Amino acid sequence: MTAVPPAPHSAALRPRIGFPPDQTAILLDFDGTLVDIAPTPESVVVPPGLRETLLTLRERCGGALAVVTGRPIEQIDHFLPGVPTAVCGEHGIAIRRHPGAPIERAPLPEVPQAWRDEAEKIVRGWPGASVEPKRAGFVLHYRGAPDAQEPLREAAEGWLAGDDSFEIQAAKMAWEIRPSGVDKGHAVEALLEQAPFAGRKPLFVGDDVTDNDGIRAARAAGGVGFRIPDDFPTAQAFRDWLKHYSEAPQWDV
Ligand SMILES: O=P(O)(O)OC[C@H]1O[C@H](O[C@H]2O[C@H](CO)[C@@H](O)[C@H](O)[C@H]2O)[C@H](O)[C@@H](O)[C@@H]1O
Repeated sequence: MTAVPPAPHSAALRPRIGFPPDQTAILLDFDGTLVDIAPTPESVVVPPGLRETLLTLRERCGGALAVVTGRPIEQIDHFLPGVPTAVCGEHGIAIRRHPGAPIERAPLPEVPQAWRDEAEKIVRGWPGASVEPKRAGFVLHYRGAPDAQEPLREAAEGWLAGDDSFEIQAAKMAWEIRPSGVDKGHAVEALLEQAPFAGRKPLFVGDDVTDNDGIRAARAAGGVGFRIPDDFPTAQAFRDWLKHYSEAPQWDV
């Protein structure tokens, strides 16, 4: 995954994207974008007012509001119940296009149980580190045990040696073991194929290397991709912009 350049609007205090919500498909990352990074995955806090901002946006964009996340879909249901129309989970491995719709899952290999067992065993030796299980892989978190970064990476490289059906994805203070060939760019393309997202200009915003694929896909589809901190200094600055975008008159976007 290579770096993407900042959006051309980033010099402005309030980037203008030039098209209002009723022409936009709004596709947003979760951790580090809609919520601030927290010590553990469970401890993130949904900021006051975010839910209202997103519901206003969903109304204004004809329902074309999605969360595109590395987390399982169920976790977005927990933190933002009833808010996004669509959720793409586990970096696009799972897509639910509408609330209550069946979850579309890419046909992917199962991560070997032996890797999961070994991962649990290794993190027990690093207090503060943890394993986050996912349906199609798992995450080795070391935010609470920074010295575990290299030992965990070496363990993951050992599991994957000679097996190209999985890859190690560097994340924020974490290594993710996930099936090869799935990324947020594919998720963005899949969403844009169907209503209510089809025919709109995509706006994708994220903060992590895994978001670069989503940013590229949005730009390739004639839309805008923003990256925190390149285009907004902080997630809070982005959320302030998003609130403005949700309320602004057509001529002020
Ligand atoms: O695609 P995202 O919505 O940005 O999700 C990416 C990963 O986010 C979570 O981990 C990260 O955020 C945690 C909470 O702030 C933090 O404690 C951790 O260090 C970060 O790596 C989540 O746990 C992962 O499953 C997501 O893939």
